[in-house]
Amino acid sequence: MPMKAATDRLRVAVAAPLSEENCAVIERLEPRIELIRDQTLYPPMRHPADFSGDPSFRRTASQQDRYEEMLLSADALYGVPDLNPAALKRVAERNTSLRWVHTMAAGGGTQIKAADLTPDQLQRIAFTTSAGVHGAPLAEFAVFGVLAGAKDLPRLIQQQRSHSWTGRWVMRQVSDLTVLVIGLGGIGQQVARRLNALGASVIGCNRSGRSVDFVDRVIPAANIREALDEVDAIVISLPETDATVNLIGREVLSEVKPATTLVNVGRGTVVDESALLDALRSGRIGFAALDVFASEPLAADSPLWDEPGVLVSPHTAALSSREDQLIAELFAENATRLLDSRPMLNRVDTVDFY
Ligand SMILES: NC(=O)C1=CN([C@@H]2O[C@H](COP(=O)(O)OP(=O)(O)OC[C@H]3O[C@@H](n4cnc5c(N)ncnc54)[C@H](O)[C@@H]3O)[C@@H](O)[C@H]2O)C=CC1
Ligand SMILES: O=C(O)C(=O)COP(=O)(O)O
Repeated sequence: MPMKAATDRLRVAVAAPLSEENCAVIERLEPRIELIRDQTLYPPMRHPADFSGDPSFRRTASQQDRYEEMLLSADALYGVPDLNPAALKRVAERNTSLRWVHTMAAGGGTQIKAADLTPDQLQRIAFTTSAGVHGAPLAEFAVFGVLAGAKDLPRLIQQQRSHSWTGRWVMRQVSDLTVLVIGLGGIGQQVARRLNALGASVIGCNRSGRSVDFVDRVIPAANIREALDEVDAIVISLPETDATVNLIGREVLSEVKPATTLVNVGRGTVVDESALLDALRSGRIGFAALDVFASEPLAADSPLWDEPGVLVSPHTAALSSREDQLIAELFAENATRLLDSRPMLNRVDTVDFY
């Protein structure tokens, strides 16, 4: 996609909640940005990185007019308006100067896809995501999942609940394990680094096949099944694309070694949940730590809630007190790149929408 020529200024409308402190971070890092915002127009954040904000918040009609005017006057948007693809589509149609939208989500490609923009709009506007900023917290959660599987956390909890002091047994050590990390981006690379520090062997998957630090062997996703007899745990840190949906399906899950641990911190749709339940019940999967689900919130009647080998985390493992600032810094870096006509980071490709 062609880059616009270098310009002096970039008028950015803040479309998503952003504290004044982090507005100042952006303005300090890239003074050529004119950052327009009105703090009365955003839903109050309930916690860091709460980009949907308090659901009870409603704009008055005049506030809504002001919000839309602000978005229509900008060259770039900080965030997808109200995290709503239809609102993004309206702005893209009406604001013909718009040339960049940055999503708060790392997996923001699906939000862009859902906006159903025209080829012209997709050509004119650069879309970038916050991929990478969640690496550290999600890598910790992934390591926690691998450790909990190795130590059989469900068995410990169940025995403790029933006051049952059984005979001793040998717990697995992470240093003896081989872990397959599927998706070696911002998250997966940090997972690999931490697992390597614990002495595990790491096999990894990315799209390019390029080697990655702390990963002993990189294989293409198409070859996952050939590695399964070596693998004691699988960590998924993949986006949702046509190529990844149900990648971990019945075939893969029926060929894993008995008692394999599964951790998913990427997107829930990558795992076939019904096949996962069967694999848990047959003992192929011994423990699954899931931060993401095919449909969220997880339905109250989903069998995953009550499955003894499953740990449900409500898409919360990525949140950290630093997330908002990291996104602000990433945004400023990308603004500098746009203004200097250099390639931007985390550009969404508008074919795969990743
Ligand atoms: N649980 C949560 O709250 C969060 C979930 N996520 C999800 O995790 C995904 C990954 O996040 P990051 O690591 O920051 O993104 P990233 O873009 O840095 O990394 C994604 C990795 O997946 C690989 N990949 C993509 N398609 C593939 C395919 N078909 N086969 C093999 N590898 C493939 C890429 O090569 C890359 O290594 C996001 O797209 C998002 O959907 C991200 C942040 C928070
Ligand atoms: O960034 C993503 O893709 C996530 O899944 C996490 O979203 P959030 O931390 O709510 O922006």
